[in-house]
Amino acid sequence: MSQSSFRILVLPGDGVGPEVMEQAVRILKHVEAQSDTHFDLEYALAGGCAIDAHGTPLLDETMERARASHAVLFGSVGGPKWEGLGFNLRPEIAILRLRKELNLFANLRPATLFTPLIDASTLKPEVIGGLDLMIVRECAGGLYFGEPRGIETLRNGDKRGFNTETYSTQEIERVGRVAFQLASDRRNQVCSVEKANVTESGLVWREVMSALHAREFPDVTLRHMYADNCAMQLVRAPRQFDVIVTGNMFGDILSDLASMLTGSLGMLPSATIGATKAELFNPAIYEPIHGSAPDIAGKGIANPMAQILSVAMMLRLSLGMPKQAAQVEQACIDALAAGARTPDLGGDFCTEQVGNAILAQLERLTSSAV
Ligand SMILES: NC(=O)C1=CN([C@@H]2O[C@H](COP(=O)(O)OP(=O)(O)OC[C@H]3O[C@@H](n4cnc5c(N)ncnc54)[C@H](O)[C@@H]3O)[C@@H](O)[C@H]2O)C=CC1
Ligand SMILES: CC(C)CC(=O)C(=O)O
Ligand SMILES: [Mg+2]
Repeated sequence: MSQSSFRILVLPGDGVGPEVMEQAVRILKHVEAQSDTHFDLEYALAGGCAIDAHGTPLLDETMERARASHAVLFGSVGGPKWEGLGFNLRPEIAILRLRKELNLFANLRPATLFTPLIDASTLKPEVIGGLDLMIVRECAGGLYFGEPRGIETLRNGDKRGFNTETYSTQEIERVGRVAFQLASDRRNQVCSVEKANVTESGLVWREVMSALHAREFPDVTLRHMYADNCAMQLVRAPRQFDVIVTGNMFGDILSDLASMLTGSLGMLPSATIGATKAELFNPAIYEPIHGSAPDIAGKGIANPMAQILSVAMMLRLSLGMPKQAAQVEQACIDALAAGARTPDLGGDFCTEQVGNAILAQLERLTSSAV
């Protein structure tokens, strides 16, 4: 049997990014050692560290390397050191550009409560037990990209900052299809979230989702919800949701909120894809939903689970290794059950110790599987 080889671009980024990435790469190397697969890991700078080294958050050369990869494993970028730079010199441009130029428009953010963390959730066990929802966040358009945008100085000297939320039929349909197709393999329910009561972009979003549903996915249940109500419902009764599909900013905010239902922001991985079929969305980006966490960076206490679970999503969605993906996820659950928790989950493990615990569980699982 010939050995498969996958080219993976690793972009650890800033702050806690490199700390959690180190643990994720250990897990990836274990998977490689246990399978007939070679991972060709290439590293590059992205974000603030790239600004420091090259004067730009993402070199064109790095963009080219991303295009030539099977998948991009991304950490996180940004931090106070780079605040106040010009608009195109913000570290965050690195991830925005990667998503946009790789034509990746759907950011899948699964909020799954692992049973050992039932006490770590902000909600009561009877409300949260068994939570398994998927947020599909449109990530190539909306308020983060819409034109016109800018800052202008008014005649009286005041400043005015402005952004635009635009969504076209095509942009809504392509992310809507991802959501409906995901729901078909889950509990068959999509909740589409916008503010159609106050924004035109929300109104179009609602109309297009309804038409897409009627035309292509009549067997999936669709309901519409305003974003403010959705935030409340996520805290009141989160298990009512299967797949939530929403625009760029609402998806960003609602997924950070949903992460706390699972115990911590450090628990939520994500996959940023451009279609539902693996062969169509390579190269996709796999990244935790959290940022560079400047308040804890350098302390060695960041939770590496979201980054490691992003590796599991990469194995499943881009590399065709669902068995190994499930083993990595199970190893995380088993490590949590054995008490491996960083401070965000109420524990006293450091990042590396959590990595050790997951690796030990993975070794146990993979040796018993042969
Ligand atoms: N994809 C990316 O690269 C993202 C980058 N950012 C950037 O990150 C920087 C910091 O942004 P914040 O608003 O502070 O958001 P953040 O997500 O970095 O942190 C928010 C809070 O969660 C905690 N936290 C985050 N990840 C954690 C982990 N793995 N383990 C334990 N605790 C964790 C932090 O310590 C902090 O208290 C900013 O420059 C922001 O633009 C923010 C979100 C996504
Ligand atoms: C560009 C990022 C900083 C936006 C964000 O918060 C995210 O993608 O989760
Ligand atoms: Mg965010």
